[in-house]
Amino acid sequence: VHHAAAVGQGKGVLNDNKSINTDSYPGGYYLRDITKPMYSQSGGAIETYTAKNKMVSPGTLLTDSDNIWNDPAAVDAHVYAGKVYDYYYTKLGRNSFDDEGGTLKSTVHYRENYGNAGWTGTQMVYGDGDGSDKYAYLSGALDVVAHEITHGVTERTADLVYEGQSGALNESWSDVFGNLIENKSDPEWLCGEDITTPNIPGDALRSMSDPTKYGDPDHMRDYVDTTEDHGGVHTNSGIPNKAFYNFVTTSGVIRDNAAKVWYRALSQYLTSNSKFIDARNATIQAATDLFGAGSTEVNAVTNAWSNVGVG
Ligand SMILES: CCC(=O)Oc1c(C)cccc1C(=O)O
Ligand SMILES: [Zn+2]
Repeated sequence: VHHAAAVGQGKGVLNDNKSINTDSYPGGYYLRDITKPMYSQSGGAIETYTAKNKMVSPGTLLTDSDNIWNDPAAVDAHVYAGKVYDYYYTKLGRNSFDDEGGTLKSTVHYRENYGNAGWTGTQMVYGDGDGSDKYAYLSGALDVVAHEITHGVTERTADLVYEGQSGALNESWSDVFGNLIENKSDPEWLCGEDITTPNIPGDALRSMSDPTKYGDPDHMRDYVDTTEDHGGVHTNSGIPNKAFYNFVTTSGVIRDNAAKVWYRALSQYLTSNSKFIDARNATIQAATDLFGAGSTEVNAVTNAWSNVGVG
């Protein structure tokens, strides 16, 4: 079938205008981005679907007749997935979640009153929020989209078991790349701030600079032993999140180098049952590989983990 890249227009969840890479066919346009290296190498693309509030995935590939798109949740899921692809490809040399140019599929309007987002094992899904005004459409935040796609990267690399300490590492690595890819200069290093009560500033799902602001621990002594939430994976992630914050804010450490250390640790050293001490060792080894023993980065990452009581 003849495909041709086209550029559409649409508004995102925060009512912001944005250009959208689409795929034209006789009679209209698919919400499919075929402009990335993944397409020429493997036929991979970025595709965005709707579940029409059912519990189906991927659901229906979105189409439009005039390339002016009026589903903000879909617009943001699509455009933000493209930004995440570009980051992994240009900054870290990774070709999509599987490093094989695999198609990035997003499904929006997933289920009813669903205040969650997730990685299903093959694709991203985004709810519309919890029915109250606590959340906007979950795909409306770049850090959320990057968080979900990073779950896919993690699954194809360290495959950290989503339980206990390895699960908290899984969550933290997603928050870390959500922050790195969103790359805002917000002082509090918030997660999901753009979709948490969008009309009230300053609230979010989590904080990486001060996890305790949202009731999450920032030191090993406060690790939460619980059966809730797979052993507190969204809570205990505060400890490795704070370690990353410590590392990146150490003078002499730049974000792109911190990203290389965290990515190398994930893809070369962490394994499915790694614990926090293993993450400390993995990031020290990765920093040593990349910048040498005794480097600013090695000293900074060592201190970063000691500061949160790991190692
Ligand atoms: C920052 C993104 C995030 O935390 O997404 C989730 C939400 C909003 C609810 C439940 C689970 C997740 C997740 O991806 O872990
Ligand atoms: Zn997550």
